[in-house]
Amino acid sequence: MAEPVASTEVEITGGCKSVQELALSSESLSNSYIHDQGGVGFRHALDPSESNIHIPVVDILNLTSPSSSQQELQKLHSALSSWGFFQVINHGMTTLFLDKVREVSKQFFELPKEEKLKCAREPDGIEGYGNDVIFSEKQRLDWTDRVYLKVHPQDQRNFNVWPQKPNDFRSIVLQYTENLRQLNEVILRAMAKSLNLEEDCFLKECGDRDSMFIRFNYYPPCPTPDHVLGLKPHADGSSITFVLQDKEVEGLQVLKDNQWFKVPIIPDALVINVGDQIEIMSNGIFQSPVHRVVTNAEKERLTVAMFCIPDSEKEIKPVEKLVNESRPILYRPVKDYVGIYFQYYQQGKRPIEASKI
Ligand SMILES: O=C(O)CCC(=O)C(=O)O
Ligand SMILES: [Fe+2]
Repeated sequence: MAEPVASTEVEITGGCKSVQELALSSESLSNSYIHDQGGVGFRHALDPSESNIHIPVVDILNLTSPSSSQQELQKLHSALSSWGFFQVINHGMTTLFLDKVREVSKQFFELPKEEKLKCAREPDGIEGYGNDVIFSEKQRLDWTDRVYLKVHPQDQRNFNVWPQKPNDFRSIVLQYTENLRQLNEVILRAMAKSLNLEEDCFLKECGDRDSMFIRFNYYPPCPTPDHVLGLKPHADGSSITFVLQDKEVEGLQVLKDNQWFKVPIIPDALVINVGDQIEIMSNGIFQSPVHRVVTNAEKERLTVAMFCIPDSEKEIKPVEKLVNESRPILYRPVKDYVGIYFQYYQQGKRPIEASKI
């Protein structure tokens, strides 16, 4: 999720090692990465296919076709109220294009350090190449390096911090952003319809100056995967998040009824999850799920997350039609939710708790 300005930071530029370098070094791992609850079983999660519980797959063609949309809307509604997670297929992007998105990310992380540092995050900035922002000594660090960029609105793109290499990085990211912008609109409309709201209800609630941030996550192999996490348990502060998973290496897990489930790889599908701001707007009908990323000792894993963020000037609150006697209002109105998000996250707390009545 979006990263606010921090007082102290692990800066790759400041002599600290990237996770990619730590993975290759023979030094023993700093305690900051080690979780107290680690040990055998730490990474365990149920495989939905084996447990007969499935993370729903929504077909965009069915969702938008008059003959099948009702059934697909119901599937979407049930996915969002039970899991807060689903995968979409038939979203219009080809295998070739999605492979390109994965490829430019992989090529960037394979560049020599000096080249990657050309777009290193500034000490007081949030965009660029870097690893965890440190808020406190107690904080557990995530086993990941990232490139984080604001890709929308157009006039807020800061190309100075965008990778210059590979050469097609910029054009691929811009095309991907455009595609996900359209898909975001389709999904937000469908979500509203599935709740019998005006189709553009959530789009309006997100405001005219909504934004999008992309995050390229690189998780190197980890020498002690039973003690370290790629990403700590968290829920996203977005309206919704899209994740393009690695094609071969699993790692994403979602918490449901106090049980971790693996999010299976469907190569051309996009994973979508509800973020806290839609949980608030839907008055808790749609769930912003807690999820985490586990590491493994053998293989690197690369993913691309896109966070859709409502206008920070706009007050986010439960939609009136979803508040009634049987479902009283559950959340206070909030503004600039992302502003408070990261500090809570790094302390291992859920920011949505601050907004619950
Ligand atoms: O890398 C993944 O699979 C998930 C990424 C994620 O949850 C995030 O970036 O917030
Ligand atoms: Fe996430």
